[in-house]
Amino acid sequence: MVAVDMVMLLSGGTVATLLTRLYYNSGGNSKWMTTLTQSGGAPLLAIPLLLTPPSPEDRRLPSPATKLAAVYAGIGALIGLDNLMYAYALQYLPVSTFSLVASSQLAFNAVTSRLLNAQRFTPLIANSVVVLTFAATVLAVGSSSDGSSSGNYHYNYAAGFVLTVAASAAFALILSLYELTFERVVMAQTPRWVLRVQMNSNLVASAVAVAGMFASGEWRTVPGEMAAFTGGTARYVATLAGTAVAWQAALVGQIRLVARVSSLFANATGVVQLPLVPLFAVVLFGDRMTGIKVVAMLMSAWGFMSYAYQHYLDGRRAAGTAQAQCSMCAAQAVSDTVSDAS
Ligand SMILES: Nc1nc2[nH]cnc2c(=O)[nH]1
Repeated sequence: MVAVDMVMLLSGGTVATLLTRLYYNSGGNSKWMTTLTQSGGAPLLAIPLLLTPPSPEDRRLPSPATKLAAVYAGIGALIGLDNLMYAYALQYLPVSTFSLVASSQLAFNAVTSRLLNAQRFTPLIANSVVVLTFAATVLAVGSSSDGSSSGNYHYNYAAGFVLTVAASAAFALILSLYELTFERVVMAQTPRWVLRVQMNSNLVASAVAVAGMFASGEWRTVPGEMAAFTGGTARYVATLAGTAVAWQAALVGQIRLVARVSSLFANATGVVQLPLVPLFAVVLFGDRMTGIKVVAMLMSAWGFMSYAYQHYLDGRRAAGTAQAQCSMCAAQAVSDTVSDAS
């Protein structure tokens, strides 16, 4: 199941980022629209929620409704802010530089999961954080001159850098807060609770995006943008709808990984996506393939396998402990039966 979540996160996130780039490349320019696509697919989560049979843990309300509502509102507002910064960052920086700076979210997550989630650091996990960060760095340094995403766009490096760092810190905090929510507020990690928490927090984030679109007056530019979009209105709608669906698929995978494993693991999987995006851009947008990109991908696979191996070791240790406890219980039960009978 963890493998399924990882595939959803990597494929959904890659498709969403490529579609966002297609939106900007085809004449799209609305930052609030890009912000909205990151959370706007949330109502679709009602479908898997209705189709997933409830377990006993799903029927109880683990905390007062007001506390749950406050958690959704807090995390949702933070997601809305992160999505806006992410939207600006994706437009202000070339993909390669963006990848470099965005990989810092794993380092931020190392801090937030230590402070908020009591994450244990082993040599394999430390190796994974360092290698994954380097993989994105290599990619960024190596492909900064390949013109991957330039077009005729004027980058805004200073603002792009600050916004990417801020978004990376915010995203690390969001994942750690999700983990804390499952442990302390919801006190369950069932598929339905994961969907509920994701849907409600993303609905709040969508409200932030819609409010921003109206407050900024950007909504007035949408009809013109739609008419001028390369390929016309139908392609405009399909691009944005596809982006919204892909983001939610990625987030289902990512938040399930937070619930099942940890926020740091979910973030490490997400960071593997950074070198994947340029690879697909080679096929889809005709970007150049370079040796550096291959090295970055191999490093990213290595960093990730290091983390996955630690996860495997932890799983084996947990199974061993459970088995030892079972044998002790069984021995105790036999001895109780014998002493009762005598
Ligand atoms: N900052 C940030 N925001 C996101 N929203 C969805 N994925 C991400 C991510 O990896 N980083």
